[in-house]
Amino acid sequence: MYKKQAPELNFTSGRRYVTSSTTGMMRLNSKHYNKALAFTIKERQLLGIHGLLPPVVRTVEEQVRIYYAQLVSLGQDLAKYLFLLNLSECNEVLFYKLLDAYTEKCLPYVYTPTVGLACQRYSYIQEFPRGLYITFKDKGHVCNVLQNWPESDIRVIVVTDGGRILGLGDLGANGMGISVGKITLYTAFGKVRPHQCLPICLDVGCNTDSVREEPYYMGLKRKRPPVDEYDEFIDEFMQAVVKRFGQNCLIQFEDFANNDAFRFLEKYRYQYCMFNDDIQGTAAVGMAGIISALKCIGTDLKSQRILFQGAGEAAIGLAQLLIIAFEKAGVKKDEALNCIFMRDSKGLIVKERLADTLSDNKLIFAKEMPFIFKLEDCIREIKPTILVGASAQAGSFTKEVLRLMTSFNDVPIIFALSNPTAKSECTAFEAYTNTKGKCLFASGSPFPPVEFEGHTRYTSQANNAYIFPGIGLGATACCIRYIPSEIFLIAARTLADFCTPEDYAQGRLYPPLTKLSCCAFEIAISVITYAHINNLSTVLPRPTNVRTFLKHQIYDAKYEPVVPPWLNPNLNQNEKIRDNCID
Ligand SMILES: NC(=O)C1=CN([C@@H]2O[C@H](COP(=O)(O)OP(=O)(O)OC[C@H]3O[C@@H](n4cnc5c(N)ncnc54)[C@H](OP(=O)(O)O)[C@@H]3O)[C@@H](O)[C@H]2O)C=CC1
Ligand SMILES: CC(=O)C(=O)O
Ligand SMILES: [Mg+2]
Repeated sequence: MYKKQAPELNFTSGRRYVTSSTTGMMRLNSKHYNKALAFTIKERQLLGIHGLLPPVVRTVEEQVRIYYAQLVSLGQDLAKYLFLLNLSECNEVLFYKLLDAYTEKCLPYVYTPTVGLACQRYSYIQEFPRGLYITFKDKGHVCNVLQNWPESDIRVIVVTDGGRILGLGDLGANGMGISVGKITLYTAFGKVRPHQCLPICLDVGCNTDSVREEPYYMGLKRKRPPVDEYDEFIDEFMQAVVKRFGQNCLIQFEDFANNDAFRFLEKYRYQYCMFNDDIQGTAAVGMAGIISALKCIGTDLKSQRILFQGAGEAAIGLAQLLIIAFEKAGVKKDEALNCIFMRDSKGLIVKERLADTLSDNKLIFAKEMPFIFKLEDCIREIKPTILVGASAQAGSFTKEVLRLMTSFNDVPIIFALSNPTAKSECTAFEAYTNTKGKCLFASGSPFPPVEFEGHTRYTSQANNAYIFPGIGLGATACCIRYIPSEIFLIAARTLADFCTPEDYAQGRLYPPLTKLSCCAFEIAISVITYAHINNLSTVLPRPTNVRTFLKHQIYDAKYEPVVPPWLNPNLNQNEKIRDNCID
């Protein structure tokens, strides 16, 4: 007999298991419980689904291999994205097992660069409830919308308002794709349990006319509200999250437009358990790359001059973290500031430009020197040792730029952080060929290895995906009160420590993507340890062994056996009798 109520969720030591009151059809149709061909014959009989599946019983490993073969047989990137999205909707365990087994192959389809394309088409993609849309029309009732989310034990929220999706600009409600992508990584690598993660899109309108006026656009067909009204809405959202999910629920701000991103970070950073991934997560991954590069060359931070192409969230975030790192290395703030140069869309940031009304974030980096517009001229004048691109201006690291960097550096350090691939300041091939293979290069989106003069150079992906899953896991595990900037420096060092001499020899500045989960785990350990030392953890009593404590909290993607009701110790006697009759 087919019972109509939703499957029961039970927790033993934090683990979700299947109760007998979940009928066979419901299990087949539920992404949490579906095992598809991995249901044993006994389980199929017990659940009343025997005959609904072909007789073969597969192991999860076989399923993973088969799904991977299907994935690679698909032609287009977007088809691969949809295939994986569909799998995540049908069979969660298999989806995460596949990601685990083929991380490097799958990541470009669930994340950058394909997630950018998916966001651009999201109005055609969104079918299942895969996250929560809270619109500006819900102002005054945000808490009610949050109540509609069927899970109550939410530990991590990734929220975007679609204001600046990767380097693709304002995509409005289509930005949901980025929250979904980041949340996927939280479970895949941070091992935060899937039902504890919630992607949110705050749809307050869209200022890109072509997106908003598109006939099938799924969001509100209005422009973004004035700042004061928007701020009231975000205040209400933050308070509603705490009311619904508690003050330890981590809120990751993702891909907000520049001014909003900085304003909300300043406003909430010590008030809520939150961080901004584009400012702080990117800072940490950039910092880790710089630490690695300096180790490779055998030099130190004090002797570097860093030039940023772009002075937005990513660039300013990294520049601010660099100041902290310089200070820790014994360099005074004023001297540290002299080592960091920024160039935005109007040229080099110099004091002369004060009439431009430079934002406070830019102002502190403004130099007492003549204004220079062209990037090439900035490089000639400044002679940077490190060049960081975070401008979403594809091709701005021209042949000339790269050759100039090589003309006065034995080993130029070049980071092209912009996403997706089509926005990268240069490709890996361009970086290596135009620096005679001398540069240390990392990019925000993946590039294939480059053959240069008989050597294979593996490009590292300098992406905040190395950082945020670990920060989130650590912060939620110890119920941190707030997340100070120093944590991002610690995360950067932890990540850099993962690199081996073999990685460096291959030109990698980060560990291979296959180590993303290990990196997240170790970053989480550093976060928890820091939180304990600095009295920011609210988990009491303090765990005596942080590793064991954390291991018990993480998600293990595996099929749970179906327990017959009469053997299920977690059901009371009446439930056992009732379930026994019904099943
Ligand atoms: N690898 C990673 O992990 C991450 C990568 N990114 C990527 O970095 C890029 C920028 O993101 P974000 O910093 O958040 O965006 P912002 O909009 O905050 O900043 C963009 C910056 O680029 C500057 N800019 C635009 N055109 C030029 C130009 N021609 N020359 C020099 N500077 C220019 C802008 O100048 P102005 O201030 O004058 O407008 C602005 O300072 C995106 O592509 C994003 O995907 C972001 C986060 C993480
Ligand atoms: C990676 C990322 O967060 C971005 O490009 O915005
Ligand atoms: Mg981002």
